[in-house]
This record gives sequence, C-alpha cells and structure tokens, in this order.
Amino acid sequence: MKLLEGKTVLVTGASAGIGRAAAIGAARHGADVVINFSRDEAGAASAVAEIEALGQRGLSVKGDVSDPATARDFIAQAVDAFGKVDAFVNNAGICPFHAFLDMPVETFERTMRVNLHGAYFMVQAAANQMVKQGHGGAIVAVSSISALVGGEYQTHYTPTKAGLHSLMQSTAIALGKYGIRCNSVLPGTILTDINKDDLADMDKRERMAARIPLGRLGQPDDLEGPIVFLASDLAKYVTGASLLVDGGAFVNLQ
Ligand SMILES: NC(=O)C1=CN([C@@H]2O[C@H](COP(=O)(O)OP(=O)(O)OC[C@H]3O[C@@H](n4cnc5c(N)ncnc54)[C@H](OP(=O)(O)O)[C@@H]3O)[C@@H](O)[C@H]2O)C=CC1
Ligand SMILES: C[C@H](O)[C@@H]1OC(=O)[C@H](O)[C@@H]1O
Repeated sequence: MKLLEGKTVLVTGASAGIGRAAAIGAARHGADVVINFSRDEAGAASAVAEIEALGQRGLSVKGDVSDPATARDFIAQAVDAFGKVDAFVNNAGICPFHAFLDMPVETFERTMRVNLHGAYFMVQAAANQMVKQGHGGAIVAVSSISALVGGEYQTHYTPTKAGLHSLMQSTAIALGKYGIRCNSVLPGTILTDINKDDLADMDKRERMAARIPLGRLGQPDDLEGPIVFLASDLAKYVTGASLLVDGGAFVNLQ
C-alpha cells in the first residue's frame, strides 16, 4: 500500500543520511519530493535521480537553512514546480562534537542557527503555505533521543533537539485549527556522516550498541517508515506526538 500517493513532500537536509532516506521513502510511497541541501551537489543530484527512478517527480533546491530567506525560497520553488506542499519534513542538522568548558562561541551559535532557528523558519514557511492551500498538512521534525537525554560532547546540540521536540508540541496547538498535524521522530544513534568520526572510536561504538535491546545501531532507512507514517493520512489523528526510533535504547536503564 502506498501511503503518500498524490502528495508533495518536502525534506530539508536530504542530500545524505536520514533526510535522504526519508525523501526516497516518500517517493517509494507515491509522493513527488522536493529536497533541500546546503553543500553536497552530488548527493542531492543522486537523491533526485533515485526519486525519479521510482517514477515520481523530484527537485533539489540549494540553501543554508540558517538563513530565513532559504525557507521562503524553498517553499516558493516547491510550489512553482509541483503546485502545493502536503507534508514537510524538517531534518537538516549538524552535530560538531565538542567539550562543554571550551565550547567555541561560533560552534554553539552555528549549531543553534542550523538546527533550531533554521527549523523555526522552515516550519513557519511550510505552515503558511499549508494554511493558504486550506486543506491541512503534516509536519514531521527529526528531533532525537537527545531531546530527552544528554551527551557530554553535545551540550550545544541536545538543547536544539529538545527545542525541536517542543516546537512540534507548540505548533501542534497553533496549527491544529488548520488541520495541520505536527509530530517529531526521536532517532537513537543512526550510522551517518554526522557521527562517522565520533563512532570511529570502536569502544564507544560497541558500548552504544550494547545498550540497544534490538542489538544494533540504526541505519538511515530505519527512519523511513516512521517518517512516512507520520506524514501520511494513516496518522490523521496524531499530532503533538513524538516517536522514539532507537531500537529501545532509551528505555534500557538496567
Ligand atoms: N545520525 C544520528 O544518530 C541522529 C541524527 N539525528 C538528526 O537527524 C538529522 C539528519 O542527520 P544525519 O542524517 O544523521 O546527518 P548527515 O550528516 O548524514 O546529513 C545531514 C544533512 O543535513 C544537511 N545540512 C547540514 N547543514 C545544513 C544547512 N545549514 N542547510 C541545509 N542542509 C544542511 C546536509 O546537507 P549538505 O551536506 O549538503 O550540507 C545533509 O543532507 C539531523 O537533524 C540530526 O540531528 C537525530 C538523532 C540521531
Ligand atoms: C550525532 C549523534 O551520533 C547522534 O545524534 C543524536 O541526536 C543521537 O542522540 C546521537 O547522539
């Protein structure tokens, strides 16, 4: 069964990793897909090629999400190309691991601007378009298990993920009257470029995997189903919710 037939789905940060898996998953479920990316031209082009190979229309739009103008441009180009926005997936994010006591101001500010400010501008632009269309919509934010638990080298990052989780709760209230649902997924540790260097430490990698009841770290396509579900009408009465996608890591205290 295809869950997103006839819909237009937008995904930020979809040249690689989780965003790319979400974009391709949406296409597999019958959606036309518009992706945002900031630097990786080849990754974006190959994601669009995969979307088209699935028989759907695909488009990539370059832009740094930390700039509010990127959000307006992304939505405008999507509407120009495919006429509407039915679902929006806020995924773009960075996590430059660094200790707390000497956190460079630029690293802190950049992480806030990309992960949280960027999300705010994007969600706002997508929501305004959905309100204008008048037939509701779905917004899915890629937050994290890190919205709920800390990380020694992520003191600048975990607040952005808690912020995203909170943003979905507040926008669920603000946008419910327009039929727009807002939810988040909370991935655990998923093997992507964002943590390639951190998880080159094999001890750490094994420790983290050992804590996961399902016995392995995640892969980007583990997020495909949860994101497609929340974007689809199958989740028509789900809003303000968050879905842990972590192989059970969060609940595994002892
Ligand atoms: N991997 C994990 O364990 C987890 C990841 N997450 C979250 O998932 C999301 C995706 O991460 P993941 O797939 O792992 O990481 P990747 O590094 O594999 O992918 C990140 C994507 O975001 C894009 N991106 C980065 N900065 C910007 C920017 N300023 N503007 C637009 N796009 C940008 C990148 O595009 P480009 O290279 O073109 O800039 C790339 O497409 C992030 O929000 C992350 O916090 C949450 C929980 C766990
Ligand atoms: C990038 C990290 O490996 C990853 O990011 C998250 O949000 C997870 O909690 C992991 O720490």
